[in-house]
Amino acid sequence: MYLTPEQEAMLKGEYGWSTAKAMEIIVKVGESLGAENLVKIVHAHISGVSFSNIGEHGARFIRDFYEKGGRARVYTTINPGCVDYSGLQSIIDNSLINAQKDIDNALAKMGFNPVFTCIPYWYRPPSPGEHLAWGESSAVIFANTFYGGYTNREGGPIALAAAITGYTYNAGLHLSENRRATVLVTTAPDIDRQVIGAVGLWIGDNIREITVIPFAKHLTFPELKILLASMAASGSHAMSVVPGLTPRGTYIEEIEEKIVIEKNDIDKYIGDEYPRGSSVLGYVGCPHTTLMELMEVARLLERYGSPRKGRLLLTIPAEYTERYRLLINRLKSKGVEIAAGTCPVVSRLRKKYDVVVTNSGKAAFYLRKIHGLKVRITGLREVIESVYA
Ligand SMILES: C[C@@](O)(CCOP(=O)(O)O)CC(=O)O
Repeated sequence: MYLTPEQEAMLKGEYGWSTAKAMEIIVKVGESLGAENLVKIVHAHISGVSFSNIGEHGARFIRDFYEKGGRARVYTTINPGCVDYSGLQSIIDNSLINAQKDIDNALAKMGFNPVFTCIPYWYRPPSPGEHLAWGESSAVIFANTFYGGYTNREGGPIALAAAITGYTYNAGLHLSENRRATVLVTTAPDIDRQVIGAVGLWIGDNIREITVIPFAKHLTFPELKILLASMAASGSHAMSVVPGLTPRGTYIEEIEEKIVIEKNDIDKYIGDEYPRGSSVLGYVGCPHTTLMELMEVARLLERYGSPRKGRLLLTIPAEYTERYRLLINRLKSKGVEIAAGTCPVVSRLRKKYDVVVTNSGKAAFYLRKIHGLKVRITGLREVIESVYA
């Protein structure tokens, strides 16, 4: 692999142990993928930071990089951890708080931005053609598809190494010729946008290639977020093309196959109806809610009093609790549980509910798989109704 004199110096240890180790990781992975050189990145997003996922070995790996001098060379954001720092909720189990704090302190001291969110594009929207090194599959697919950023779907250690060196290997979706969409996917007219998360799970499960999804042009920003995150959760998708949305010049469209998704294809992803009288955990915020979604939830809640059949959980970026305090208080006054900087995919729940009702295909995928919960996918309004009406 060709390395510039600066990259060679990093590898030789002239910038310290952490930079050398980080460079070694990137070069080794790059070589195994046939990369001919490295590419400069403008934004790293570090996943693999939740103690409940990475455990003590993972935490040690991160602390080592910090203690031996690793510092951010580019703008870097951090994915959610497994605890809620807001103190505004009783759903997420905070018993791992000290272990998570150790990780978060090391990350913050390395100069990474402690947003603790899976929507890093909310903090720095990528420009078309910019190279990034992002972990967190939902963010990766959103960056490539909506913003035309260039990022592979990185694991936590590579994103960390890229943050410390400012480079990643030049392969995969960093190369224009690999950004080739070949499968055109359409949806039958009777499929409701409320279950767009289930559509995403079907695509992830059944298609390997990069897709063109014209129907996604009619979705709202939150719905697109949910669709793409679901595709990336049940499959290995890192990019899709939405004609009219995906920036031109960031992809090649060469359709080789056409697929129509029928209504009955997605039934099993939506989940079963649940009996009346079930205790319900309504969940919104996978990927994390943006300000507009919070406002929409507050608006939908106006006609209701307190929760009647369970609880409603919202998960938001860490700093929202301070920044949007009045709005958060309004939601709290309706009995909404709000967790900041975390989510049920990377944490543990305190209590078991009969069913989780959510608009998120990704949350449904992981809550079924990791927590063995019964989950039903539906629209935002219906999630709220399932708890409050
Ligand atoms: C499921 C997922 O969102 C969990 C994130 O956890 P972690 O940041 O990898 O610990 C990872 C992903 O989808 O890339």
